[in-house]
Amino acid sequence: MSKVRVVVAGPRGKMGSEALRMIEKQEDLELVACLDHKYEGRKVSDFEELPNLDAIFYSDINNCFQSVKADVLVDLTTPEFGYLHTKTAIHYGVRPVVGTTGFTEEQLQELTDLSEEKGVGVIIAPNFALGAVLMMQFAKWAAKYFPDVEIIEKHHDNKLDAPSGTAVKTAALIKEVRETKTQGHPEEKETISGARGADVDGMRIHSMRLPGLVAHQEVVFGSSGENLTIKHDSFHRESFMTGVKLAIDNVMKLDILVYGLENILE
Ligand SMILES: NC(=O)C1=CN([C@@H]2O[C@H](COP(=O)(O)OP(=O)(O)OC[C@H]3O[C@@H](n4cnc5c(N)ncnc54)[C@H](OP(=O)(O)O)[C@@H]3O)[C@@H](O)[C@H]2O)C=CC1
Ligand SMILES: O=C(O)C1=N[C@H](C(=O)O)C[C@H](O)C1
Repeated sequence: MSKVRVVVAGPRGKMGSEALRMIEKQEDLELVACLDHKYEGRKVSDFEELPNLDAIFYSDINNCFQSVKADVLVDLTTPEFGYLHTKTAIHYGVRPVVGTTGFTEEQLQELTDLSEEKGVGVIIAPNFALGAVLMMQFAKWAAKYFPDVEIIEKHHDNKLDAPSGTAVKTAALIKEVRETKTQGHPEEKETISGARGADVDGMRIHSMRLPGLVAHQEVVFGSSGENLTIKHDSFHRESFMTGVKLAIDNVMKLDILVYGLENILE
């Protein structure tokens, strides 16, 4: 059985380092290189906190894909570089599995079109935790019956993007089934700007950032005399790794872009 050759972008990060530990344990995956804007030429094993693997760090993505044969790029970096890496990987025929969040709708559309044009599979998953994927699906189901809904997402304070990719995806899924509705009092006024959170099609997203948090979301539905709360918590980044592995396996069979892990879960 030939192994799937993987490049990880962002290997020293919280998610990237967890992905390296996951890849090290898989018999069918091989880490062939890392993309890091620092430490060009160093090996993964040079870093005490990373697994004992020989893959080399490249800072230039073109140099990386010209030097190393790769099947999949796992991107766990920043919105700016995640987007550039994904585009470049598609051009090289390397299938991106993207966990990086914060892409705009226009960027997602551009990557969807490029993936189709080149026939290169891509998976962009705002959340790889299976519990979070279920939470989003349950929220979509509930929104059919409870159109009044607010999303509260809570993350660690090193997060660059707000709202979280998960909250944006949840709102998009809810929007598919919910009639557009402006919530709250029709004449309500914010006396402090931002008090009611971000507005997506009349529903509100509130973003909390605090040290100690990892990744948490509550979707709260209101109706007369009752509330329904659907809640998910990731307490450790290991929670995302089943989904990363699933995405790597599945992207090898795709020739289009898939946005959201729910589309590959059986
Ligand atoms: N889809 C999912 O399930 C999940 C997605 N995420 C997303 O993944 C991304 C990473 O999150 P997290 O690991 O917490 O963040 P970290 O800040 O811990 O890691 C990001 C890493 O990327 C590195 N980096 C920055 N620019 C580049 C570049 N140009 N090339 C290569 N590496 C680069 C950073 O290096 P340096 O620090 O030196 O700048 C850092 O090591 C975020 O977008 C986050 O929202 C997070 C958790 C789950
Ligand atoms: O930055 C994070 O940590 C996370 N980002 C993703 C998001 O924006 O939804 C997934 C998860 O919530 C953790």
